[in-house]
Amino acid sequence: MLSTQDLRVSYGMSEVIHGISFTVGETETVAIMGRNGMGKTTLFKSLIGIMPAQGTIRIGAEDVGKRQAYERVKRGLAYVPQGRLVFGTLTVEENIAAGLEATGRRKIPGDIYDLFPVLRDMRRRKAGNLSGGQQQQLAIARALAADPKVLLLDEPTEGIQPSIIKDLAKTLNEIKRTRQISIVVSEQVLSFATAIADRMLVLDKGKIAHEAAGDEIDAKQISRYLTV
Ligand SMILES: Nc1ncnc2c1ncn2[C@@H]1O[C@H](COP(=O)(O)OP(=O)(O)OP(=O)(O)O)[C@@H](O)[C@H]1O
Repeated sequence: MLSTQDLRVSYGMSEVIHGISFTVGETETVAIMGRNGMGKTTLFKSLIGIMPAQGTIRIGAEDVGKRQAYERVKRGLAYVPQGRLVFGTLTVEENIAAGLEATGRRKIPGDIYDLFPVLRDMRRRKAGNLSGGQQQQLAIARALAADPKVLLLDEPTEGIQPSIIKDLAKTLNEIKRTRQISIVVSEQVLSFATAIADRMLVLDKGKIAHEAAGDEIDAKQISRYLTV
C-alpha cells in the first residue's frame, strides 16, 4: 500500500535518514520505534511530502516522490503530525471539515463521530479549549475526513495520560477494522505499539536497525533500543 526504496532525507548538507526501505501492506499496522532524535519525524515529513527526499516513495504502484503533499493526500495518504497541531481558534467541526478538502465532499462522514463521540458533544467548541487527549482525537478525526488508505501518525501518545493512551490504541484498532486502512505510527511507548502493531521497525540513527512481525516481536529486545 505504501513503500519506500532507499529513502534519504537531509537538512542542508546533513543527511539524517540514510537509505530506508520498507513496505506497509493493506490493512497492516506498522509501528516505527525509536528514541528522540533517531529520525522518526523527519521520515514522516518526507513521506507526506513536506520535506524533500531522495529515493522512491510509492502509494500502491505509483511513485509519488515528486508529488506535492496535497497530491499525496488525494492519493490516499493522511498525516497526523507530532504535537497534534489542531486549529485552536476554529471549532471542532471546522477542524474536521478542513480534512474534507481533498475529497470534494461537504459532509463529515458519520463514522467519525461514532469513533470519537466526545467530538460530537464538543463539535461547536473551539479546538484550543480541548484537552490534549481530545485534541489528539480531533487531529485523527481530521485526517480520517480525507478518507485515507494509509494513516500516518507521528508519536500520537506524546503528552497523553496512560488511561487515554489505552483508549487510543482501541480506537486505532477499530479504525483499521472498520475502514480497512493501513496505519503507520511512530512511537516510543512500547505497550501502546504492542497493542496495535502487526509489525515493528526500529529506527536507530536514521537506519532500520531491527524489524519483527507478529509473534516474533520481542519486547525486551526492542526496549533496549528505546532506553538511552
Ligand atoms: N530543522 C532541522 N535542522 C537540522 N537538523 C534537524 C532539524 N530537525 C531535526 N534535525 C535533526 O535530525 C535528526 C532527526 O530528528 P527527528 O526530529 O526526525 O527525530 P525523531 O526521532 O522524530 O525525534 P523526536 O521524537 O524528538 O521528534 C536529529 O539528529 C535532529 O537533530
